[in-house]
Amino acid sequence: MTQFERFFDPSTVSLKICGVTRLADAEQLVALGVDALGVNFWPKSKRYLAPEKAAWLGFLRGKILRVGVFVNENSDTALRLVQDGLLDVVQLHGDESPADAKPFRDAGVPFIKAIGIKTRDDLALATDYGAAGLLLDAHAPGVYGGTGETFDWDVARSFREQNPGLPVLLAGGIVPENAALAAQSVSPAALDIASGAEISPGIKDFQKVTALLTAIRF
Ligand SMILES: O=C(O)c1ccccc1N[C@@H]1O[C@H](COP(=O)(O)O)[C@@H](O)[C@H]1O
Repeated sequence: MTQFERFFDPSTVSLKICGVTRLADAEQLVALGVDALGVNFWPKSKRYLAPEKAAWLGFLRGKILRVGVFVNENSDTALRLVQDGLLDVVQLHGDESPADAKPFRDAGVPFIKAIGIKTRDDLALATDYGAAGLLLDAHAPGVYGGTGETFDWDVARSFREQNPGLPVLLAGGIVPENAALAAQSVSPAALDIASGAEISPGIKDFQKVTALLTAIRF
């Protein structure tokens, strides 16, 4: 199984640590055995990294799945970072429609679509994207993600059960203390964590990362 297939495999829970801003932190995540890292290219994020400062992602090729987070961004930047060998997967974490994802489908670039959940109705278009995985997060108007807020995990569990062919990633307010419950309640392909694994925005906390790994590998 490739690194990519393992990450999206629904039979085990993988870990993605999001909002990484420094190579040294990324290397530590690799050493700990984290499956994927996210780098946030949304300029308003507290964890923003400018694309021109992301060349270090090239050193991590093959060592960890590298995911770029974008919010309502023109597809050109994301596609260029993939073509330059700096990203493996694109994460669309804004109000993108299935049509907005067409450039990624056409280019054969794997992408995750994030959906902020208020009610089950927010999932009406979820299967129209052609995404490699669906990331379910708390609804966060204006800030889109990284809030540390949870949502009703029953919605995620029932969506996963009804869509066995579509890997579900769970995000929103996951911390070491609730990670095992999140993994057991939803059985997602992966947990995705930003604020629950950091000392301050963009600076990762490796004690928390270790505790998260222990919690999901029960
Ligand atoms: O982390 C951010 O700042 C962010 C900003 C805009 C969109 C997505 C963002 N991060 C994603 O948010 C979720 C959950 O974060 P948290 O664990 O609740 O803090 C996660 O999917 C990140 O990839």
